[in-house]
Amino acid sequence: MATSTDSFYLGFDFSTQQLKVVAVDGNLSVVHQDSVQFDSELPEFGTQGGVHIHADSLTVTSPVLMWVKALDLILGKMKNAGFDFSRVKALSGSGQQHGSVYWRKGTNQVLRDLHPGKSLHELLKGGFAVSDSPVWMDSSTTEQCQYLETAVGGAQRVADITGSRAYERFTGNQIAKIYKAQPEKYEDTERISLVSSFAASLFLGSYAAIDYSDGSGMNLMDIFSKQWADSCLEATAPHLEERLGALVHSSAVLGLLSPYHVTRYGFPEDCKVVAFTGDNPGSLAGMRLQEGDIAVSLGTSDTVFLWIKEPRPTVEGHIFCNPVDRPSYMALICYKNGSLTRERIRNKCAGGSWEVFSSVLRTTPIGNDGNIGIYFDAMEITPSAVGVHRFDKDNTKVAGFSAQGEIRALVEGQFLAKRVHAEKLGYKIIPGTRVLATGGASSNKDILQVLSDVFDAPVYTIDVANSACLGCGYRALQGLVAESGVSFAETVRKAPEPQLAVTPTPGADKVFAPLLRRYAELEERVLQESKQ
Ligand SMILES: Nc1ncnc2c1ncn2[C@@H]1O[C@H](COP(=O)(O)OP(=O)(O)O)[C@@H](O)[C@H]1O
Ligand SMILES: O=C(CO)[C@@H](O)[C@H](O)COP(=O)(O)O
Repeated sequence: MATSTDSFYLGFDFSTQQLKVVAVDGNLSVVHQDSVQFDSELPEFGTQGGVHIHADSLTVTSPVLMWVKALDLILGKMKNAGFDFSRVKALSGSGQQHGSVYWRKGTNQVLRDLHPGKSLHELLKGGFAVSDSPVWMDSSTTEQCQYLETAVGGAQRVADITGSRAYERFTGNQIAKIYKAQPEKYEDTERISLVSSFAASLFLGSYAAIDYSDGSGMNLMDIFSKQWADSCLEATAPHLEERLGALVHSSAVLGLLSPYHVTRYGFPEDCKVVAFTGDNPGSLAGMRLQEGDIAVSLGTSDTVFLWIKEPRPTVEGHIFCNPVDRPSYMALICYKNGSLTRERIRNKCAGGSWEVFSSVLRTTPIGNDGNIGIYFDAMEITPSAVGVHRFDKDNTKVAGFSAQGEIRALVEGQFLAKRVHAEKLGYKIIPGTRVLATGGASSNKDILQVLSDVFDAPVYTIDVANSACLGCGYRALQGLVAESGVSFAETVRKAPEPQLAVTPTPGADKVFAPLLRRYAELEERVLQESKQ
């Protein structure tokens, strides 16, 4: 009889800058990891940070065929590394949230007939009505957002239904823009997927359903009834429901893996595909977030998210359905100026070296002598403002800081913002609060130290930097047992616990208490000035 260590479960993550995979065995130990960086390993698509920023600086897209080719590449890498696909019992995955894929009419049949002798990239070359998929960094749909809010009865009403007021990057508003600007492409579209359900379709060999959790990031789904919201569909585009398909819960088994992958890579015929979800919901699963914890993801975007039981949508932040516990929800705040802004300041002030950047954080004073910086290189999501704004200890605007002061101002400012916004949504830091950090920058202990000092709470990390992949490996296993009533918590009981990374520096709370108040006031000032 097969032992649990004989079985593997795969979790994929189609994020902004790369495609990653983690394989876990039945004891939830990581047995394989791989990745494909879009910019460096697929240079023919000419992306920077995985995306194309258009001339208006608001439109941001990624070539859909780049994601397809990345899947060919990563599966090829695993095969070359001798990964034993025959032991995979189930797979799942995640995608950057909100991005949309437009399958051309007739492509479902192409997916059903995939020839294992050819790459997916070759087979699906003609499969998309829109070749450049809008992604979460796009902020070009203000007009569509205003239309949706007016049609449905205001920003709060849209939030009451969908969990968020109308946001530019949310999929419905992106679909509305495509319908208006390129009606012939909308007409030629048979199915619209999220990045997550698009990726699931490549494994399933037919269009995969959108799950409740990632579906919550579209401004189209009623997060309480978990159905498409008619008023939002009607305000977005005609005949939309048939293009979106039915929704499923996030641990649903979608079906068997396509025979294409069985023949080409040697997966077993009974390997199951479990619904894919958003990368932040995937991270919630991978970090084994518990009620009371606060998660901070430091990827391309920065996000803060919480597990909640009683959702109260407001016009700030988002409420998504919880990916691992059907009656629960998650609250999320997203920042566009995350890792890419840290990289810009690293290049400008630390000669491009994370080591130098880190040593500055170790040697500069906590609280930065009262200097505060707000760095919105691109139009920020929370709050909706742009530009770099620096203030001295008397709240006077200044033109610049020293290179060292700039690095500390950036990192402190980013974390002050997160705590201010989380508290505004009602989150309280109490004794026992754990901050769980993930994403690329969570490998940097000096950045985590600032996080711990600003939040006045211990910061924990997990071994695998990509918690979304890991979480989807766990969710693949969970999908197999969910129908027999086994909870996610029970499924991951044996998985390693997050490890303590740093604790607050004594006295930091006293330094940051007045800075938190000042940050909130200064951010409001920046927001008011940007509206003038
Ligand atoms: N040592 C480090 N210190 C700070 N940031 C880092 C470090 N190593 C990597 N990063 C950041 O991690 C980012 C990628 O994070 P990741 O979570 O993998 O992104 P995504 O999943 O959005 O593609 C890079 O853009 C880089 O800025
Ligand atoms: O827009 C959001 C969440 O609402 C982003 O967090 C995207 O989901 C992109 O994620 P990363 O690639 O930065 O992890």
